Amino acid sequence: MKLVLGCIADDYTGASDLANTLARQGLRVVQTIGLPREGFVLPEVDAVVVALKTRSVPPGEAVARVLAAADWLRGRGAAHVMFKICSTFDSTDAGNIGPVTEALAGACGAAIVPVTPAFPETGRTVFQGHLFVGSRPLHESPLKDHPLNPMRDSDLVRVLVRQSVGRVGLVPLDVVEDGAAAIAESLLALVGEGYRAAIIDAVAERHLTALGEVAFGMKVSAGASGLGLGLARAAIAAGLVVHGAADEAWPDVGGSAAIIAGSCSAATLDQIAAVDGRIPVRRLDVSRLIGSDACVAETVAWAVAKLGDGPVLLASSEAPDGVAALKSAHGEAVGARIEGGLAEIAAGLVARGVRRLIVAGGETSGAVIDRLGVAALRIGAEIAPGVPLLRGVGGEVMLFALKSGNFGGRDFFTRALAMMR
Ligand SMILES: Nc1ncnc2c1ncn2[C@@H]1O[C@H](COP(=O)(O)OP(=O)(O)O)[C@@H](O)[C@H]1O
Ligand SMILES: O=C(O)[C@@H](O)C(=O)COP(=O)(O)O
Repeated sequence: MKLVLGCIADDYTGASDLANTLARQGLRVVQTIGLPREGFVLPEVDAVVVALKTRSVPPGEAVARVLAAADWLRGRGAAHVMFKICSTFDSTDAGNIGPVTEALAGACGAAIVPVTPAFPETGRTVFQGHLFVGSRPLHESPLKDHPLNPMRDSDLVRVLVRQSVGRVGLVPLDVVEDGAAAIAESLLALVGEGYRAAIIDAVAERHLTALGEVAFGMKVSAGASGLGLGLARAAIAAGLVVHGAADEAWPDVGGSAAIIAGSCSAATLDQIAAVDGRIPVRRLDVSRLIGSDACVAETVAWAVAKLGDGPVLLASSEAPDGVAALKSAHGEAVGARIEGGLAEIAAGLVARGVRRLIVAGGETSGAVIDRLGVAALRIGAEIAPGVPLLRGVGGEVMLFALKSGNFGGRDFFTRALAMMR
């Protein structure tokens, strides 16, 4: 089996978001958790999305892990490697979008890398290189207060320049509007002028379809699910995906259901508020969670006592003021310590019979899925744009929903629970 498309995602929710987009277009796809271990049998698929937890690690570590994944994918026939980044360009001046993109270009022999976080279905659009989240520029959106990577500059060329060694150009919307040939010509001209990456404007799916046509013929691209949509359409147009991928019918897994929220994003805070009072909700004392094992045990015991009556929600999530206070009391590394605590709680719940688990937050999902030892995820029906139902491969038979902090409507948790049987 030769892969039509090889993808590497910088976090686990981002990976399932992309896998969902590819599957909705008709590709057979599996999401692996890191590089598959020895003995992992790759199912018959068109695309693999390797989920890494590299968004907030030191750049050198991110580069090494992404290059190993690219090598693995190219070894299975993937002629194009897409690096899946966040639709809100989550990164810092240290990286990791710039360093990873440049390293991938070097390893794969790409003259230039098109980069776009546009994902119009979820309100992410790029115009004149500036990213909008709904109607607001990125730096005025809730992402300005992200606990790990506050996004305070909407000019993506400027943002990527700060993370890159090579020059970063722009393919503006008027060129993209003219279609694939115009985009290709513009990229070629940028290569001639010494540019090594280019932000691509896109405000509608047709722009991403045109970009996909061009990018699919290149070695490397970087972007969010909108780019994935374009690449999938290009693969289909090239006649490389000849079957129709149907949603798999999964048998019920039963067991108890729980929600763990570590995202402090505005959408998640609202989604928690929407179920508070309707299901048992425990807002964790985060200082205790990171300071004592007792908090994990107490939280699991509290949940287990209630799970017989229905799902419960456990959250470390707080509004920006609370996050800022915690960071000033415990330092920048507090996020990783909270993730560790939430992952222990998840393991405790699974040991006590939870088989349907919703996790809100990309880094949080990474910590939980790693702790549970899940090897890969199959992609099921779409719960909300960017969030599919997932079934674990390896470990306990379980259903998951890994929700990007900012994705999903106010009723996300209720919708997800209704679909997870
Ligand atoms: N109360 C809190 N204060 C500070 N940081 C928190 C708090 N609760 C969770 N975090 C951390 O914030 C980060 C949220 O990131 P993530 O899980 O990726 O969510 P999102 O998908 O919204 O980006 C994680 O590192 C998490 O541990
Ligand atoms: O592209 C997106 O917005 C998502 O797929 C994603 O990567 C979001 O990251 P988190 O909000 O950290 O889950």
